[in-house]
Amino acid sequence: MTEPAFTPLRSVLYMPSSNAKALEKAKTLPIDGVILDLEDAVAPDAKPAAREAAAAAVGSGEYGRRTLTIRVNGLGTAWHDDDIVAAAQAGPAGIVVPKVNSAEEVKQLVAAIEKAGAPDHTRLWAMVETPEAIFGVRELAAADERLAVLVMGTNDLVKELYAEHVPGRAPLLTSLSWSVLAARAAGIAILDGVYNDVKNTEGFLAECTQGAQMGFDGKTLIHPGQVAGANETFAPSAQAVEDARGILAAWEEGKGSGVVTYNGKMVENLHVESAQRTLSIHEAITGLETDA
Ligand SMILES: CC(C)(COP(=O)(O)OP(=O)(O)OC[C@H]1O[C@@H](n2cnc3c(N)ncnc32)[C@H](O)[C@@H]1OP(=O)(O)O)[C@@H](O)C(=O)NCCC(=O)NCCSC(=O)C[C@H](O)C(=O)O
Ligand SMILES: [Mg+2]
Repeated sequence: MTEPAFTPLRSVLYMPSSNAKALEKAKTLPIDGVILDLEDAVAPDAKPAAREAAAAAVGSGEYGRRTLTIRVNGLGTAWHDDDIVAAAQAGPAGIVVPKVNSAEEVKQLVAAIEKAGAPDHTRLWAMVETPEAIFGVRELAAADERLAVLVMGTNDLVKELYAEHVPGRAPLLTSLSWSVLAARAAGIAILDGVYNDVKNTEGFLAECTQGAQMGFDGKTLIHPGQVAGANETFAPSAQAVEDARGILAAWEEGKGSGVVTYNGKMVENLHVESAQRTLSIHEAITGLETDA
C-alpha cells in the first residue's frame, strides 16, 4: 500500500452524522479532519438515516482538503456489518472503528473492509479505549498496513478503568504514553482523545499542550470552538520553525563535523532529522492554509 504524503491531523472534529446542520457547518471550519459519527452520538433509531447521510457526505466532494472519515458502530453490535459495507463503499479516507481490542480484530476489520470493496485510499483508524487494547497495543498498531491511525477514546477508557476525568489526566497517562509508543514503533499516526467541557478554553488548551508534548499528532474534538486551539497547539510554533531553520543552517556550515552548536546548544544528526520533520510539518500546514 503506497503511503500518502504527510497529511496534518491537528484538529479532527466528531459530528453526529444525524445532525444535518453540523455536517453543513463542517464544510466551513478550518479543521484538518472530520469524523462522521454513527456510534455514540447517534441514537439507535437514527442510525440507518445517519449511515446514509455519512455516505452521502463522503460522496458529495464538498469537504475540500479535509480528511473525511466515518466512525462505524463497533464489532458485535447490531449495526456494525451494515455500517462497514456502507462506509467501505463510500470510500472515505478512513473508517474509524471504536473499541478495537486486539491485532486479531484489526485483521478481521481489514478483511471485512476489503471484502466490502473499499478502495486502497480508505484506511482503518482504530480506537484504543479499552484495557484489553492497551495491553496489546503494540501488536494492534502493527497488525496491518491498512491501519493508519490510532485514536484514543478517553471517555471509554475512564469508564472502563473506573477512573475520573481530572486536570493533568494522571489516571490516563500510562495508557496514553503506551499508545504513543506503539504508534511510533509501528510508524503510524495517533490522535489524542476529546475534551468534554466545551466551554472551558483554559482546560482544553492545557490538555492540547499536554498531548502535543507527549507526541500526539493532533486531537479529536467535539465542538467548533476547539478547532483554533488545536490547530495552533499541534503546529510547530514560529520559534520552533526558526530554530529548525537555524539548526539546518548551522549543520550545513559545519559540514563534515559530526557535531556543531546552534544558540549554544549541541546539534547532532538526530537534531537535524527532528528539524527537517518540523519544517516538513510546517510546510504541509502552510500549504493547507494557502489552499483554503
Ligand atoms: C457538545 C454538543 C452537543 C454541543 O452542542 P450545542 O450546544 O448545539 O453547541 P453550540 O450551540 O455551541 O454550537 C454552535 C454551533 O456549532 C455547531 N456545532 C456544534 N458542535 C458541532 C460539531 N461537533 N460539528 C459541527 N458543528 C457543530 C452547532 O450546530 C452550532 O451551529 P450554528 O447554529 O450554525 O452556529 C455538540 O457540540 C456535539 O454534538 N458535539 C459532537 C458530539 C459527538 O460527536 N460525540 C461523539 C464523539 S466523542 C466520543 O465518542 C469519544 C470517544 O469515543 C471516547 O470514548 O472518548
Ligand atoms: Mg468511546
